[in-house]
Amino acid sequence: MPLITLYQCLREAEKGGYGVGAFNVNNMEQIQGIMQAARQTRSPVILQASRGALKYTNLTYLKHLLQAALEENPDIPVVFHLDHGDSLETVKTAISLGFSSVMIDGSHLEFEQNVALTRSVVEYAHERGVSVEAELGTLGGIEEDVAGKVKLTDPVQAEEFVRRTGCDALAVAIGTSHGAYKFKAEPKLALDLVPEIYRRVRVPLVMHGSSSVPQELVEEVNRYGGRMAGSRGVPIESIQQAIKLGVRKINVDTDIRLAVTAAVRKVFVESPEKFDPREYLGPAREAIARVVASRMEAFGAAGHAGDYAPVPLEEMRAHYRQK
Ligand SMILES: O=C(CO)COP(=O)(O)O
Ligand SMILES: O=C[C@H](O)COP(=O)(O)O
Ligand SMILES: [Zn+2]
Ligand SMILES: [Zn+2]
Repeated sequence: MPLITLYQCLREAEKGGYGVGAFNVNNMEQIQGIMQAARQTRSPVILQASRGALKYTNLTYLKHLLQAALEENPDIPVVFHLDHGDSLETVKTAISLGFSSVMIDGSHLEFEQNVALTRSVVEYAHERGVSVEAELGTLGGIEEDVAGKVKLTDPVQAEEFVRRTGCDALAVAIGTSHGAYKFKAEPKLALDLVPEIYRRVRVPLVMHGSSSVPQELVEEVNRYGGRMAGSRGVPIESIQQAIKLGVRKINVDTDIRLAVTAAVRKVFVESPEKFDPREYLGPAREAIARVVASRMEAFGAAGHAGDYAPVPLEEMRAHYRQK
């Protein structure tokens, strides 16, 4: 199987009532670890690359590593997705590498500029059968919103945004943020916004900044010489609740970073004589597979890989042309 689009993936997830994890990739071990988890749990999966990832991998390596993931996993439906695209140029680059989905993040622009940028990307991508995720609102904690620093997604504005742009999925700001330090105290999300937004936009919703920052991984990092005091993530139960309310794509990067760092630090401290990279990157890859598999189970995607009859990009292109 098959490369599938985000459109197909999230519609299928909607039918099944589950969420699909979107995991960030930058190198071979990350891609292998995530695909291992997808195989073990029989889950559909979204592999996403940020602009930083495109730069780090110099494009050609990324393109071929992603192709290898498809070739090696014929039974797993996979989406290749651009994470936080900033311009039509970046979108074009990702599509030229074979991505089936792109995010255009105009969330930091004025509403009208966000609509215009997103609309231009939708026109370009849909003409090629490629799906588009857009974003409205800015990530950050509820407290910061009260202080006026972030802007939670406004349901009425979201309705207009989706209608005018024609995007396939919408990333919403409900109190999550990127990284390992999401909340100063107890985690607080504006989950009540989710059903209201979903009812109005009628496209699958996306939750960025959804790492759970497992305390056992943080403790392991710290035990082996790291310094990550005060890190806090989104509780798994909150994500599960969000999935029930209409969130279908859940972005996870930080948890993978933590798994890698804990595993590598452990080998360095426990076996200082080791200097073969395979002896620490191998355990890192295993640690990625573990954390990703547990997310796939928790989001309810496990066991659903076989549900998909892949719709090729040409067919998606025809679908968009009829609209
Ligand atoms: O949203 C993300 C990527 O777009 C990742 O979020 P985390 O930092 O919570 O893993
Ligand atoms: O949203 C951010 C992702 O975690 C990717 O991070 P990055 O831009 O450092 O690659
Ligand atoms: Zn953003
Ligand atoms: Zn993000």
